[in-house]
Amino acid sequence: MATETFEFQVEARQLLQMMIHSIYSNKDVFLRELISNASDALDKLRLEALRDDTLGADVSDLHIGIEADKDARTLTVRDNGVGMSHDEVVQLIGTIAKSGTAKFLQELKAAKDAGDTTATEGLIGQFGVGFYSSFMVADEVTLVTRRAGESQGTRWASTGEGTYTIETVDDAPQGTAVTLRLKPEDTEDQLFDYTSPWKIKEIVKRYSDFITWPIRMATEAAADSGDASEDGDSEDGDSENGGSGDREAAAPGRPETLNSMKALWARSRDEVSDEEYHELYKHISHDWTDPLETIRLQAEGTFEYQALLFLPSHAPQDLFMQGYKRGVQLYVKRVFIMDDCEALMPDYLRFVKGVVDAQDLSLNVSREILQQDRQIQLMHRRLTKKVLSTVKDMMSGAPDRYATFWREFGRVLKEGLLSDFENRDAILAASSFASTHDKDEPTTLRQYVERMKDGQKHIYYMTGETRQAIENSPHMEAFRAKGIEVLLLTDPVDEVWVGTVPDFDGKELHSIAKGEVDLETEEEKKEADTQREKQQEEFAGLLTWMTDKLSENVKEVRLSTRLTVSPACIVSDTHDVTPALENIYRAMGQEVPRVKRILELNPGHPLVSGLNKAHAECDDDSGPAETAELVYGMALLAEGGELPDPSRFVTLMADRLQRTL
Ligand SMILES: Nc1ncnc2c1ncn2[C@@H]1O[C@H](COP(=O)(O)OP(=O)(O)OP(=O)(O)O)[C@@H](O)[C@H]1O
Repeated sequence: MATETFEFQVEARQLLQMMIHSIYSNKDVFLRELISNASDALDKLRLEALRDDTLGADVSDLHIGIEADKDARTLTVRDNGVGMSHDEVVQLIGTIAKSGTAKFLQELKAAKDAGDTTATEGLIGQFGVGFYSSFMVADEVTLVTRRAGESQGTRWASTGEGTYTIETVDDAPQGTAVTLRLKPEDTEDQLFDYTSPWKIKEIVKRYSDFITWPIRMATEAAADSGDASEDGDSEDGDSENGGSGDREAAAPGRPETLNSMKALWARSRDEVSDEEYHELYKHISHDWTDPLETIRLQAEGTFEYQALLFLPSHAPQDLFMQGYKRGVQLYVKRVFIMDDCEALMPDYLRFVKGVVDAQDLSLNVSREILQQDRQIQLMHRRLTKKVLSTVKDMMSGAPDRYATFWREFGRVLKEGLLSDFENRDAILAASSFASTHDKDEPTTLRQYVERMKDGQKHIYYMTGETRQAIENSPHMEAFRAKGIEVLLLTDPVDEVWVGTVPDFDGKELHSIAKGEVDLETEEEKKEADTQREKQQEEFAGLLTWMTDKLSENVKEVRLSTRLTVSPACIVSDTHDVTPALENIYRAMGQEVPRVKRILELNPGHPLVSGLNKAHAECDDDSGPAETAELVYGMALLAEGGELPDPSRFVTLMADRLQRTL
C-alpha cells in the first residue's frame, strides 16, 4: 500500500518543535517514557487476553526489548503488547488529546521567549510529553506496530517537522517497536551516547527498575566491556533471579534483563529508596516532577491489600474539568487491572495517584462490581482516612510541603466538606485558611480558636473574590477596630461549604457580611443601648423612607453596628443565600430567585447624618432620593459588587461632583 503523508495537529506540531529544540535538559527521560508506554501496552494486552480468549494474541513471553546499533546510531524499544491499529496510530500519535494543551503551550512559549529555562522545565515536567520526548534525542522516529489479534501492521515515521508518514506493513510482529535515529552525541547539551549499553542500563535502573515486565537488552560482549563503568556496575545483573551475574549476562547476543521487576508496594519501606518511589509515581501519573508525599499502607487479615499512594506536587491543568480521571490504579495479585479506579478514592481526593494491589479480588472484576463491593468500600474508607491523616501530619511535620499541597489542592480538598460528612472533622483539621491574623501565613481553625478573644463566641469569616477586596470591604471595620480575627475565604467552594459546616469545636462559623453583628461586651452593650435608642428615634424617618425608595433592590435599610469609617454597607440576612452563591447556582444551571439584601447605614458618618437632615428638611424629596441611591451604589461597589445601572450611577455622581466645583 502506498505511503500516506499526514499533518500533525497544530498543538502536536508546536510541542514537537519545542522537543526538537530541546527545551528540557534531562534528555535521558525519553527512554523512561518509551518503556512506560511499552509497559502500559503489555498491561493492556494481558488484560484483554484475560477477558477475551478469542483475541488470538500471543501472551506467552510478554516483555520489553531494547536494541542498540552503534554503527547505524539507532536505538529500538520493542514490546509485544497490545499494539495499535492504523487509526489508533493516527489518533494517538498524531494528536494531543490532553485537555489544557493550548493553555500549556502558551505558557511554555512565553517562558521560552523570556529565556526562563527553569520555568520551561517546570512546565514540561508538569505536562509530560510521553512519546514526543523521543525527538529530544532523535532526528527521525519510526514506529512499527501491529494490534494484537489483527493481521496487518502499520509503519509510522517522522522527523518531527510538521508531517508524518503512514504505511501498511505485512510482516510486523505483534506489539510496537519504536526506532530512534539518534542525534549526534553532544554531552555539553546532555545528549549522551544512547547506543551505549552502559548508559542504557543506567537509565533503566534509575527510572524503570520497578516495571513489572522484563526489560531485556541483547548486550554484545565487545560493546559492553568497552563501556562498563569502573565501579563495576555489578548491580545491573539479572537480579530477577537474585544474582548479580553481569559477566555471564554480557555474553554475546544473550539477552540480559535490566530491571528487578519488583513491585515496590510489596517491598518493605527500608528496601526502597525515595527515588524508586518517585520513579513509580512518574510512571503511573505521567508527571515528570517528583511527588510531594509518598503514602504506604499494608492491610493484612481477611482482605489483604497493599497501597502506595502519592500526593503530587502540583495540580494538573484539568483537575477542575469534567471527566477528570482519578489516578489510582488497581492491581489484583500484581496484575494490572485498571487505571482511574474511581471506587477507591472519593472525588475530592481525585488528585491522589498510586497503586492499590488487592489479593482477594477476581481478575475479571468490573467497575460496576467494584462500586458495590463491600470490601472495596472498606478500602475506600481506609485509604481516605489515611490520605487525610497524612495531610494533617504534613501540616505539623513538614509545613513547607504542606503549604505547597494546600496551595495546589486545598480548594479540591474542601469539596469534601460538602460530600463526606463522616470525615468532615478530619478535612477541617487538615485545612488552613487565610486570615487577618497574618498576611502571609494561613491559619488552622484550631489556631484561630486558640487566639479567640475573651467573650468572643464565634469564628468569623468573610467570603469574596480576593483577599484585598475582603480586607477593604466595609464589613471589616468593626472587626478591625476591635482587633477580632476574620478568616478570608476566596475559593468559590468556600461560598458553599460554609453553609454546611455549622461549627468547629462547638464554635459557630459566622459570616461578617450576614445578619447583625454583636461584638460588644455586656458593659459596652449597656452603654451603647441608650445611644442607639436615641439614634433609632433620630433616624427612624430616614430609614422608613429609604426602605421604601430602594425597595426594588433592598428589603430593609437599618442602622449599622459594624461600620466605623464607611457611610454604608450591604449585608445578607442570616439565612439568605449570598449573591456569590446565587451566581454559583446559576452557573450550574439552577434557577434561583434574586434575594434582596439589607442596606446598613453608619449613623456616625456625616454623609448619613447630612442625608437625614436633608430628608427631614426637604419638601421635594428628589434631591435626597438621588443621594440615597448613590449611597446604595457606593455600598455595592465597596464590597466589589455590581451596580444595577452603572450609567445612571455615573450621571448622578457627575452631577454631584460638578456642584462641588
Ligand atoms: N508502545 C506502545 N504500544 C501501544 N500503544 C502505545 C505505545 N506507545 C504509545 N501508545 C499509545 O499512544 C498514546 C500516546 O502516547 P504518549 O506517550 O504520547 O502519551 P501518554 O503515554 O498517553 O501520556 P504522557 O504524554 O503523559 O506520557 C498512548 O496513550 C498509547 O495509547
